[in-house]
Amino acid sequence: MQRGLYASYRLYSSVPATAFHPTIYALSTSPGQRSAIAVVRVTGSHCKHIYYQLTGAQSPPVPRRCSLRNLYHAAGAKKNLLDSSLVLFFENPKSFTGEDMLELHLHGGRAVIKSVLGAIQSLGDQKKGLDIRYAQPGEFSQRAFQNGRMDLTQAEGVADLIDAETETQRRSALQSFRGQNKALFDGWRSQIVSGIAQLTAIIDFGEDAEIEDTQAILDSVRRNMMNLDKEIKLFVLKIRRSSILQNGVKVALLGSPNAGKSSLLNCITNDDTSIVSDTPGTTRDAIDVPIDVDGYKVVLCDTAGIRSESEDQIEIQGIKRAKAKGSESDLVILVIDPTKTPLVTEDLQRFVKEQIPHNQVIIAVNKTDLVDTKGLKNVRQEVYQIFNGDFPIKSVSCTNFEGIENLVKELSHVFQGLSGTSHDSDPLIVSNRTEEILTKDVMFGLQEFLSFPGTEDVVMACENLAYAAEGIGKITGASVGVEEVLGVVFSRFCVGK
Ligand SMILES: Nc1nc2c(ncn2[C@@H]2O[C@H](COP(=O)(O)OP(=O)(O)OP(=O)(O)O)[C@@H](O)[C@H]2O)c(=O)[nH]1
Repeated sequence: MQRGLYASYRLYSSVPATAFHPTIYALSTSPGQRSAIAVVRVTGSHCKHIYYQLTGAQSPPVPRRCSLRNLYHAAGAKKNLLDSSLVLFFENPKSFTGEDMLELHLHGGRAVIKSVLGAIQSLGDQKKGLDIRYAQPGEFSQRAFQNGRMDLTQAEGVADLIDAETETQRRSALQSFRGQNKALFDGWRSQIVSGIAQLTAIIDFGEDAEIEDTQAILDSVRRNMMNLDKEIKLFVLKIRRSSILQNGVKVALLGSPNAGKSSLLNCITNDDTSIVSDTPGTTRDAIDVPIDVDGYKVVLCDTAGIRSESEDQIEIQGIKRAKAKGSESDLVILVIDPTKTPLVTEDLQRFVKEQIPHNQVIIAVNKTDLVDTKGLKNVRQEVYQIFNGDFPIKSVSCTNFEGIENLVKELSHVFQGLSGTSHDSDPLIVSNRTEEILTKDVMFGLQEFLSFPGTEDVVMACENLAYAAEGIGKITGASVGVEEVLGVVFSRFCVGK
């Protein structure tokens, strides 16, 4: 029964494009760590040979069925038991790589992993045509691409999914991985190709066609390409806004010495990352702490307290750097101590008003546990007047955590605005490679086409559209220059993926 099933699989299986490439293997789970389970993956034409040799089985593995098998290293006549492991076989082309694949779910001890990897390595023998070697980074995904199991945007999505640190990054990577970007790019390509086809008709039948017909076709192609150009420009704009999510939103904590900047950083990160002390000037330099705030990657920077009267050279340097951090960050949280007069020094007021663009500041009135309701109201009013109501004001206490949740909500709201995302709409993260081809090839080709005025040079118009279409082909890997991009795309991967 099982053999019959196996036979039917064989009947319909095709030969993968990479059939003559070496069979590769790798530890796909984290190396160098003890774990309950470690997965070794093997892909290529010699998977079954490896299966027979390791398990001593006489019959072929049933595709897609897990079975518990003893694994042996056959040294001479003696069989050495290495592990008892779950074995899973995928037959080409229905596997991640499109080749035969074998997965060994081993016990995760280092010695077990080492012995099984060693046993697989020993099965390689080039003289007998058994080309078996350890995989290079990204080689499994590269095989998947070469066998048409995924396009380059999906492959890049796999790498992004593995690298994703926050919820928003995960959502965006999943979008690429599931082929949504590919579908969009393919749609754009068909529109351009359809434009080329119509222009080609003008070239082929030009002399027989009426001038008005020719103009009507040109106008229609032009209109379509103008709409497409707009759509791609919007897409690129969204990519640029979303890239803030990939690198992390830069947030700087600024304020007078002792206002509670380090305490606020600790409250937001929920640990004791920064040194808190009641000696003013404790933070001498800017400290970057990467954190996850409500699903957004944030690089929060604690800076030296800003005051004008310091003569300490180290502190002066720290203040300079704090100001530089404030100017280059995406958002500043200005921390104010309500028990101090003045609430905001003139130096700090000038700096915030002149050096930081308006919409990028949140004011946090800290230490609310030290003032009563009326006092806090007066402080908030004064701060409002100082900054002409330009910035949102939040009241917090780092001692009893009051208002922190509210502040985090406000931060999340600002991050949504900065990245052009919301919890309902996914961010758009694509590789630098894709963004570059979109702007340098696709948008360039469309612009050149659109700047061409009339019927004079239809051949040139076709060339420009072909340039744009080729660009999209380069992005998905469906077109020329694939070899040249393979290295760029797959070098980002880890071994075993
Ligand atoms: N009562 C009260 N004290 C606080 C609060 N936040 C911070 N403090 C105290 O204020 C003092 C200064 O806090 P830090 O967080 O070190 O202030 P900073 O702004 O980082 O100080 P510098 O590094 O010197 O610029 C410490 O003694 C904190 O315990 C608060 O909300 N309430």
